[in-house]
Amino acid sequence: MTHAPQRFAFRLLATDGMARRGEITTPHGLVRTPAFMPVGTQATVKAMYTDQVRALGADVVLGNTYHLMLRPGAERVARLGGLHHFMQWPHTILTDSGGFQVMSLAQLRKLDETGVRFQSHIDGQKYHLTPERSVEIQGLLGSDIQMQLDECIALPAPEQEVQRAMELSLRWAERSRAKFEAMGGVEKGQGLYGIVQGGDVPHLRVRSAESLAAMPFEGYSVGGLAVGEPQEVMLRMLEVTTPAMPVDKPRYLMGVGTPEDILESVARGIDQFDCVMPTRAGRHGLAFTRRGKINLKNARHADDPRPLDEESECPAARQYSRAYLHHLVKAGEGLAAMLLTWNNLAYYQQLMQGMRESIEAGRFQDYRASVKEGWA
Ligand SMILES: COC(=O)c1ccc(CCNc2nc3cc4nc(N)[nH]c(=O)c4cc3[nH]2)cc1
Repeated sequence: MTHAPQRFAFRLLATDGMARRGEITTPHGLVRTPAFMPVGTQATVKAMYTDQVRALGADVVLGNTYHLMLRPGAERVARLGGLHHFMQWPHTILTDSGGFQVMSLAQLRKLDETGVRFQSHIDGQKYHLTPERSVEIQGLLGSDIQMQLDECIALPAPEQEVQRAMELSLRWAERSRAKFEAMGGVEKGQGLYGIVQGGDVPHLRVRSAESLAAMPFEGYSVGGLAVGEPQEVMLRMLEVTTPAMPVDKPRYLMGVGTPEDILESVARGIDQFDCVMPTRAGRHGLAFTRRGKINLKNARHADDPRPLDEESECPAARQYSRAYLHHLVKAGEGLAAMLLTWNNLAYYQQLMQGMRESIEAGRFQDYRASVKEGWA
């Protein structure tokens, strides 16, 4: 009998108010929570080497079913040894299921009870993504933490629209779970997360969370947010949703967010985050620092010899002058994206490490206040 891999597990190590310090065990290692997951959509965290991403303290990166099914193809990645080997990232990988990306990227998409039909934004090829096919793709990729296929609608939306999409997502949750178990995901130690929907309608959020809690998911995502709603609406939805979610399972807020969003969401009981913000903003000349954001495109940096943050451990923040970074950005040099992405991911991981330590010490509110003071 081959040695049975350890089952997926979540341990709650400490709490401080609604803030939680935990750790997730997956087939590729430990994930320290609260965790920020750098986005690696097309099997790469753009402008970064995987060793660099790891050195910053990231335990998990995010991949996208939608992009990888179109190119290079899930079966091809499986033939080549799976996504961990393909991209040389031997730690935990979480994959999104494709629902959100199809609605924001694909052409000619038609959604019905079976799933979503669409044409590739790359070559126009036709696809039919179902809850079962999405789980199959994530299994072919070798994803450690998989997402159900769901329908995420933009806000604001009429309540009956929100209800329809939420109820469809619940039916797709059942089908995703059945496929995941049929593929032996549980025995492999992988996890499948149900995704809470319900828009900005409190009673629909609670119904979605309670219905999913009755199904045996390894974790639960809060979806349908960071889709154009004001920050206070997002935070209000967390206040009604996390209390209705299982306390002993990870909670993942999808697509969030800015450093402030993350602080405020940890304070409302969220454990996992992903966002393109630090990487995409870095490629557009924006640097996140302890003193707030700096737009290196701005001419005021042209003669500034100071580094971004002389106290940072990250060489990109400590070794290079703002004048040099401004020059690279203006010149369109590739090194600009590399250094600013490196700085931004370092800042995000330092923020997460600070939150983890402060929750362990029962000082989360002090930490939250001190971080926000720095931005002022
Ligand atoms: C520079 O920064 C940026 O360009 C930028 C762009 C988009 C977002 C928001 C991303 N928001 C978001 N991602 C999401 C991904 C999701 N996946 C599934 N399966 N279901 C969801 O319900 C869902 C909701 C999301 N909301 C944040 C930042």
